[in-house]
Amino acid sequence: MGGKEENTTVERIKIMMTLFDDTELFTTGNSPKRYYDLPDMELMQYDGFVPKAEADVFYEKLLHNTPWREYQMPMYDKIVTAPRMIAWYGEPEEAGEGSLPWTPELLLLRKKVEKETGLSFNAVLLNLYRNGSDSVAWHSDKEHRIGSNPNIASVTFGQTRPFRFRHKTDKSIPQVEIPLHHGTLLLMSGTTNTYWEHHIPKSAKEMLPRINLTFRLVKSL
Ligand SMILES: O=C(O)CCC(=O)C(=O)O
Ligand SMILES: [Fe+2]
Repeated sequence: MGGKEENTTVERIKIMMTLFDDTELFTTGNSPKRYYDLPDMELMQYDGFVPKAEADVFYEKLLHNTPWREYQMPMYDKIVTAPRMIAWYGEPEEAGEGSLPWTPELLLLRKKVEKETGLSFNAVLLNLYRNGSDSVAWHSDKEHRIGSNPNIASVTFGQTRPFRFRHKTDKSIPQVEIPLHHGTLLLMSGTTNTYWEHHIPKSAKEMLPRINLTFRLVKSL
């Protein structure tokens, strides 16, 4: 490739980046925090919420020290094994008898999330996507114990995967795709989970493990 062409490519990338910044269709502001301005949605994304060096440590510890388990879920008229592994932490009175006790790392992360969001959480669901074949189907987080309009704070470590949203009733609203990176915080609040579903698609590309934590406030039954 000649120098001129290379320059052209660099220029094109620069222009694309500028365009991308200027035409952030759904977001406002230049800080690492983005607030999406979409109907029935309150969504805040904070890339680099956990700085890389710290995120690397969380990733390694969570990947290797979590008692990951498979679980069965209903799919149409069958019971199938979910295409990912999970772990559920919280106090048994609130999160149920089967919940695991908080670990120092998870408490540290919970504190950090609570400080950033000004919200309280008492349980966390960990998901492990082992490779591109793991996924989560379209759903909203409407576990009855959370109540309607739950605040859910999601933190991601490892492989970046696209997180998609679609409006449940107004199909004229385009789907939204947000890449969730190593260390990104995504806060879903207001009516987000009442009106929108979310989903992590499978990918044919080779992918490293991804860990996602969703901090939740559950109430005892
Ligand atoms: O992996 C994610 O980013 C989301 C997981 C999720 O939607 C859930 O656990 O309810
Ligand atoms: Fe979810």
